[in-house]
Amino acid sequence: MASSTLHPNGDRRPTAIKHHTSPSLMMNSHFAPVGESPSREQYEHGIQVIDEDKEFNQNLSTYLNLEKIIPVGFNYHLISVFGSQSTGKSTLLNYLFGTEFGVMSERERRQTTKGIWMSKNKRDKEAKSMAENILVMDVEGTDGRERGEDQDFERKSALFALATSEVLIVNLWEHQVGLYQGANMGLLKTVFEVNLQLFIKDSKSIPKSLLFFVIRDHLGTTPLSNLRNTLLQDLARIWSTLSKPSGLENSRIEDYFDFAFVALPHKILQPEKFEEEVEKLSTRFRKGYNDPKTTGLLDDESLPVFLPQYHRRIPADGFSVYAEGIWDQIVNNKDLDLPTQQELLAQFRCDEISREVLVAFDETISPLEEKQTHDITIGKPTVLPELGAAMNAARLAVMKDFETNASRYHKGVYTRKRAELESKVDVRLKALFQKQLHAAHKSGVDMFSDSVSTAVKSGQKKGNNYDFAQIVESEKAKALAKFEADGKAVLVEGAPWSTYEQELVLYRKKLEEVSSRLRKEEMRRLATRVERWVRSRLGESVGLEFNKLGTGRGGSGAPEVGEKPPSEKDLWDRIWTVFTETVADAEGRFTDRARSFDASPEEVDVGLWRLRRKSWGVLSAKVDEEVMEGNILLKLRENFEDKFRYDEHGVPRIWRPTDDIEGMYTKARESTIALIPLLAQFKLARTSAPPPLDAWIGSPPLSVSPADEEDLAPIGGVDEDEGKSLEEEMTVLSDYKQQDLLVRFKKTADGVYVEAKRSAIGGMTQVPLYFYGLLLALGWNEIMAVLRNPVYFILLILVGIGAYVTYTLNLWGPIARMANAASQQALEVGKERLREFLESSDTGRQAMAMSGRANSTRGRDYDEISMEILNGDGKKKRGEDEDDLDDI
Ligand SMILES: Nc1nc2c(ncn2[C@@H]2O[C@H](COP(=O)(O)OP(=O)(O)OP(=O)(O)O)[C@@H](O)[C@H]2O)c(=O)[nH]1
Repeated sequence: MASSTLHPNGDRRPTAIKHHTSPSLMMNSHFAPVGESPSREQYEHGIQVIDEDKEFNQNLSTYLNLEKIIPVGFNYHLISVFGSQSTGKSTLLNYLFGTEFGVMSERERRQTTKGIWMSKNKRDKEAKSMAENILVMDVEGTDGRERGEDQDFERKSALFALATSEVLIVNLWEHQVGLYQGANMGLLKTVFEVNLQLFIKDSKSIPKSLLFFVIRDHLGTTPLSNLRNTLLQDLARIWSTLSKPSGLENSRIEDYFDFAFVALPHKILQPEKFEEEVEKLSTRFRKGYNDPKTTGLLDDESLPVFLPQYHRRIPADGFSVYAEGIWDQIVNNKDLDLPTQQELLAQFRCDEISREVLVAFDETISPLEEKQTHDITIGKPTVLPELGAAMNAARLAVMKDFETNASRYHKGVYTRKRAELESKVDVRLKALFQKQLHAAHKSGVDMFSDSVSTAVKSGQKKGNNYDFAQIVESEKAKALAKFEADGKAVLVEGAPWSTYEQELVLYRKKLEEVSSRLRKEEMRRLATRVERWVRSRLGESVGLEFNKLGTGRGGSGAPEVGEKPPSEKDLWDRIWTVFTETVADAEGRFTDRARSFDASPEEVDVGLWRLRRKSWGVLSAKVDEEVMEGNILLKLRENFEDKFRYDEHGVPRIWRPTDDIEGMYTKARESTIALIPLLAQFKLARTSAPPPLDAWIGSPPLSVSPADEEDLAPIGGVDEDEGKSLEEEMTVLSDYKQQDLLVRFKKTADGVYVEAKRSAIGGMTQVPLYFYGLLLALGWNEIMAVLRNPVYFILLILVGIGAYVTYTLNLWGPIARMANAASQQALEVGKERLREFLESSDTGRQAMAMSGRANSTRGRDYDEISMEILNGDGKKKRGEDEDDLDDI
């Protein structure tokens, strides 16, 4: 029985199939052993398949390749000849097939054919007929004196010939017919026995063989029919004596063999007739299968010899392996089990073919795999163009090549090996396929994100004139279309795993995630713009409300006629109203814009909640800025001055000594001082309570995420964790600051009071009239001296004219300007320096305000400068914020 062992490379190969030269595929021709260059001359007489020492020739496949047999598949025939030694076997074959087997010289009468030789039919080469692919085996003759009693080789060679050949020519002399030993009947008995055992596992699969009896030196005295009958009777007798395996007891010899008989004239005595008959016989070997059903006795000279049922179905490219395996089994006296041998051969060859076809597949696929791996390693998976086409072509080619070469082998093995190859190929293709989809996924998502960002940026450059939702939708559609195109392009025909539906679902989901992230970013940008707008609006309106503090009565900021002067007591009410109205306006704008992004109601709620909290922060900061030490002191001073230095009609007071300066001072001062506690706490006058900040902000929406909260400042009374009450949140000035402010204000007010007092006294100290009379009386002599002296008089007149001209032509101005130019220039330089300093820092403005108010004369310049700067800044900022307003 044939067995199999696991080859080191993982392949199962028949134990019988040892080191041999690979027959390889029909397209390859690398059979020649290393260092040996096969040539036709070398095989002029054919190849000795098995030598006299029973060694199998490893170059058989090389020979078959040289003779171009390897690629013919099943399109070849094998015929063997055996019979007694020196019965003209080689001579017959050489005549029939143009072979050049060694022929014994007439005189020596010794064995020439040793072992088993094989040669390809050399006739009809040009005709390219089917006969061209006939392989002929010349088997060492039996009964030879060289081997003596040792009949082992002839039995083994007969068995080998039977296992491989379609037709067995039994060569015998006419006079041997009827003799048991001479007609090789003993040998034939063995052949029949072995034939039964060859296919014992599956008796139905036993292929028929043709036993072609060639009777040599037929003299014609005994008709061929008689000789045939004698032989047939002998064969039937042998068959009946065979011990048949169970189940085959009633089998007939005709079930397994067809017979043909031909007689040839004596070659020496009737050479021409001999050649004529041989030529006639040779045509039978070159005929096609006109009637494949032909069976039984093939004596009709017109009938072909090679019938399909005789073919052993061993593909030509596997023949040498098969033959070697068979011989190995025979020579080692193992049970020869041809079906198993054929299965093993099929496994071996299928594996070999599989490896061969994978070489071309590797050449196409490996570079693609390497490229993918490299791209993934450097973190840039790319969609490989033409990958789909390459994969389809490679898969198709590998399977087709395999099918072409392996489908001739055992069907079951072929099907199994084909599936194995397919799964091997598909594992690699699937990996490529999935990595390609992964690359398409990643690059698609990146591209989507980039193109949305680019479109948004270009929209921003064009004045925020863009529709975010529309950009996202159009880019998403593009990204999906691209993914589908990439997926379709990489589909592998016939591969059940080749579908991208699942990946498309994941891709779509990822795009949704990215869209949501981009929308969130866009919402943040929107929120930032809205917050800036709120800051700008609150900066103006809250600043205005605080400025009104300085216009409590009259002054430049006095209310218009008919307008009710603003009450200082409801300052916070007005601020709260302005604040809530501004934020409500901003909320409306935010909501409208966010809806256009396709933002969910939850996302809008979160955005609004954040906006309210941030807006409160803006208001707090603005209030803090307004009540900053210098600012609030200035406001209080202005409030006080308006009350003290202007009357109820807004007309500046000219202080006279008779005025009740002290009374008015005390009244104005007390009235202003009363503002300090009012300013200290953000409290609504109508409710005498802080504004309902917690209710106004509202509780955080359920959908708020930690990321939404991380940049939010805590608010007292709203955030419980803050540990600060609403009262504390609403405290604008601490007690300490109030005290400090009070002291500073009083000092400022005192300064104003002293100035007023001095002004009142200054109005009283005029030059008395008698002083002028006294001057005239005491200077009389000097006046007269000037009038009487002509030189003095003329000088006086000239001075008078000069003074008059100067006065009438207003020449004093230019002179004075020239005088002042230098000092003005110095002042401008000083202003410029101060401007630079103030512009460079926020605290500069505070410093300006504080130092400006402390210095009454030069403070005017600083005030002007600071106002200029603030106005300049304000204009710039207002410009930006107006842009934001448009964006929103
Ligand atoms: N009488 C006769 N002699 C023949 C015939 N054919 C060949 N011979 C001669 O028989 C001798 C042996 O011929 P081979 O062809 O070498 O015989 P063989 O059977 O191949 O011999 P081995 O290979 O040694 O077994 C040669 O001298 C041939 O000339 C034939 O038809 N009749």
